[in-house]
Amino acid sequence: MTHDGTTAGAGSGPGGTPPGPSPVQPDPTVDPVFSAEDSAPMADQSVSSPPSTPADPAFSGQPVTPAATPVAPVGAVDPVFAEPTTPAPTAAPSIMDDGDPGPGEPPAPSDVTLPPELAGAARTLFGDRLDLAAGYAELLATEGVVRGLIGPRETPRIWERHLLNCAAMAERIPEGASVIDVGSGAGLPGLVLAIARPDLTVTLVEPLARRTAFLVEAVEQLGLTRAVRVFRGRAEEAAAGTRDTPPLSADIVTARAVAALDRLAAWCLPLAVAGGRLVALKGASAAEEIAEHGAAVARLGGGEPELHRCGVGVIDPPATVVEVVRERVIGPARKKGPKRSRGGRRRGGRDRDR
Ligand SMILES: C[S@@+](CC[C@H](N)C(=O)[O-])C[C@H]1O[C@@H](n2cnc3c(N)ncnc32)[C@H](O)[C@@H]1O
Repeated sequence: MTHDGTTAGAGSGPGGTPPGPSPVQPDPTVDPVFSAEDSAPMADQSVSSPPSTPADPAFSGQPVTPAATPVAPVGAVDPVFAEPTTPAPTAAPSIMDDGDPGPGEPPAPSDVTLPPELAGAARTLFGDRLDLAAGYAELLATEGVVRGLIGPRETPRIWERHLLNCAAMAERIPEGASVIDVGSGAGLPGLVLAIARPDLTVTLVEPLARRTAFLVEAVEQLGLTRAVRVFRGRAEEAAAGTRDTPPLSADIVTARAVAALDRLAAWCLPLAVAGGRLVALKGASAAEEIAEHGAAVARLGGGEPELHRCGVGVIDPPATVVEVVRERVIGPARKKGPKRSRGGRRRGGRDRDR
């Protein structure tokens, strides 16, 4: 397996509208999926509780071979990476500290049926995991809406704008790769990739408590606890490691609708193993982003950003992905100070004149 870290970031930057195969053009001023909460301060970014297991080979910073070291169950084993399962937001004020709008309504019947015209694409992309994808779509359309993670108007197009274009990214990810999905939100694209590709081990990195609570429950309900875990915190914290967890890294780092390419590279490249790749799902502005941020990406140790179309002949339009290889490992920037001689004296200073 090659070690490449791909970050898939779709959308036009922070809070941008995720791109998708829908012929319906998104409103450029609104992010219909993640609205009010995205502008909330990230008061809950820290890792929530200490680990119950001291060492976790799946998170040692080394590439993971899924068959040999299945990822531990989320929530049950390592609370550092997953919040305790909470049945409903109303019962757990501790997960509502990120601007939760208030008690949710009970899940209503959803309008998330796979449209017949997309059935072929869905079968191609999800194969025999199509039922699992349908289960996730249902969760998004019910609990996701109730908890304010998904706009209600988004439910009829969950398949075309979200599940299918995220699943299309899978073709850029090598067999058996470890994946870190930065800024997963409600699980896009990380959870979709884990559904479409049972060979992957996926870590969902998300700082907001209400979202990680949803992610943990979704992972449990979908039976993905061996392949997926949730890290509550920012990408920078995941890369640096916390008091309780070693630095995380993976072959591929994905992202969608998280940030513009320069900031995305700063957050995501440190999470990729050397030679790994950031795979970011991007929108129509992908080429301009590459032109604008290519130099910044290089300064961060990234190679030349490459643009790829995914799902050609399967979804229309295909998904646009920007990839950056982590070519060089760049350390933290050092502060410039006055030059000193080996003896610790300032060059050209008073001592020299004596
Ligand atoms: C617009 S949402 C996109 C969510 C999801 N990727 C999608 O496409 O639907 C951006 C997400 O990135 C998360 N985020 C912002 N800054 C982050 C950082 N430094 N590290 C990790 N996640 C971050 C936010 O909490 C939010 O959930």
